[in-house]
Amino acid sequence: MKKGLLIIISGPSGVGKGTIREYFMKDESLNLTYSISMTTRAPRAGEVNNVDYIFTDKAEFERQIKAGKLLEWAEFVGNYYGTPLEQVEKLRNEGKNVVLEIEVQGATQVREKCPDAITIFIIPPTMEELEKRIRGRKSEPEEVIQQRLAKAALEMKQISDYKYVVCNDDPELAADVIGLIVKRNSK
Ligand SMILES: Nc1ncnc2c1ncn2[C@@H]1O[C@H](COP(=O)(O)OP(=O)(O)OP(=O)(O)O)[C@@H](O)[C@H]1O
Ligand SMILES: Nc1nc2c(ncn2[C@@H]2O[C@H](COP(=O)(O)O)[C@@H](O)[C@H]2O)c(=O)[nH]1
Repeated sequence: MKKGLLIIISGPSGVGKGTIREYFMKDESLNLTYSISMTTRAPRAGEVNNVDYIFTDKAEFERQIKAGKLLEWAEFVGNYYGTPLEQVEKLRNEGKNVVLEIEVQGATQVREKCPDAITIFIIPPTMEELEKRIRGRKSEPEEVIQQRLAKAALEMKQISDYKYVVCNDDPELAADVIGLIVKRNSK
């Protein structure tokens, strides 16, 4: 069986990666599966353990790092985020195309370990619109919003590390473009 693709969706916090994902994951012809990340961040209202994230504590996360169980990991605005390696390998070996939705430090690590990964960077129409989206989500206090915005400006500088850049103005259109990228790379 042909091994599934590894698809990295990255871009600044609040750009709409999760929103776009909800659209393109519905297209069964793309044969996609989402890699659930592990994080030490507290769940937001409505987030479910083992669905949105595997929520854990710092000690357990550090054990996972030490045991080599993460494909990549990063510290982002005071919390750890990482991709469990075993699940990604298992799914790819079953022929599924695996989607990672991760920030830029993690994407760099995956690119080094898996040079054939498909890398897609999502950008906002403007930085003002990005700020509007982060604020509109109402999920973080002002201090964290400021940290995420500062981080976003740095993350945008890494745009040229990615093979594909997709602007999220209309999320359905952005999802269609990602679907096309997956189809082209599945041939
Ligand atoms: N094209 C769009 N136009 C307007 N609002 C959008 C668009 N895409 C997403 N949003 C809104 O922006 C906010 C952030 O979106 P979302 O949570 O999907 O971003 P994200 O990139 O996954 O964030 P994070 O990386 O922090 O998890 C949400 O409130 C979402 O509804
Ligand atoms: N390097 C990784 N980054 C990840 C992972 N899972 C999510 N993320 C990214 O972290 C930021 C913040 O996420 P939030 O849910 O707190 O808003 C965002 O850019 C995510 O895409 C991961 O496994 N590794």
